[in-house]
Amino acid sequence: MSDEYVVFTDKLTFQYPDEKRLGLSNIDVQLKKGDKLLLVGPNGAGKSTLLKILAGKKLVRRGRIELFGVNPFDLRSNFMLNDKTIVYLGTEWANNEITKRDIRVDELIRSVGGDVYSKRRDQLVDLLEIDTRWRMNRCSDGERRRVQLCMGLLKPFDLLLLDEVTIDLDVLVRQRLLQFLYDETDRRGCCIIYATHIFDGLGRWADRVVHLSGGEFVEAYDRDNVVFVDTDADAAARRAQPADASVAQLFVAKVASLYPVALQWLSRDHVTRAAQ
Ligand SMILES: Nc1ncnc2c1ncn2[C@@H]1O[C@H](COP(=O)(O)OP(=O)(O)OP(=O)(O)O)[C@@H](O)[C@H]1O
Repeated sequence: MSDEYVVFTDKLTFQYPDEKRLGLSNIDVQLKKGDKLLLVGPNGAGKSTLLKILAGKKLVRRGRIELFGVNPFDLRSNFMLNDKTIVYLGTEWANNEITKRDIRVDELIRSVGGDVYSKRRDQLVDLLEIDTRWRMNRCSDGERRRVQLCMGLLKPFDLLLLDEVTIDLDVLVRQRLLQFLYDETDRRGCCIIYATHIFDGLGRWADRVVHLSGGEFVEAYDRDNVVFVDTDADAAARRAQPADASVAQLFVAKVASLYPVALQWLSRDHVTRAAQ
């Protein structure tokens, strides 16, 4: 066992029952304290499958898996994980019917320990711009998601498995959430694995970005090896140059995106709303 790693998998392989094809094949993940891993891949690549396995929702029999140095599926030793907070926020969690009931937001947050983590609750309510007087059955999708995120992130996590649950958030709230998560890993040494299809604001967020396809890791780059250049042509030219570094680099063109504009407009809206 190696407690040097928060997450360690070696040739992790998974097959859904009655499926011929492997859901995941030979997956190697090594995450140390404070690391953030970004999973990139098409629909059906296996991102959710991997996150659910790490969350203990699916049993793996092939390959090695350790969380905080312990095999989570070994009943003799998994009590050692009791003092670790592993949080999985995915689709099933987001579809929880309780958050659609006619209940006030402050009551709901209190029911999951809001008063115990009052400082963190206030920080999350603030950054997610939640009005605690809202009633859940009258919330918009994005407002409901903000309350859910507040509830899900209330207890300080050691490992967060985030399966695209930011889709309903506006760009400003999403950017603040990403910053909050970045600061958390920086300050507390906790880890995050994030699977998403939205890459705005993530250019320098993750320590490592992995391309997952057909249940396999196709390629992976550390943040320092992702190089942003001005245009697609520049990126192609850099790729064509003989590699002088011992490690492979990934050249990415800066994209024409309205993201900075939307961020600016929504920041202005935020100031206007706060003044009302
Ligand atoms: N319960 C299941 N039984 C059988 N096959 C499944 C099951 N759940 C998922 N799969 C299959 O496993 C593969 C990976 O699915 P997974 O949900 O992990 O993909 P994903 O990368 O998260 O995709 P998306 O971007 O669409 O969320 C898919 O081919 C999917 O059909």
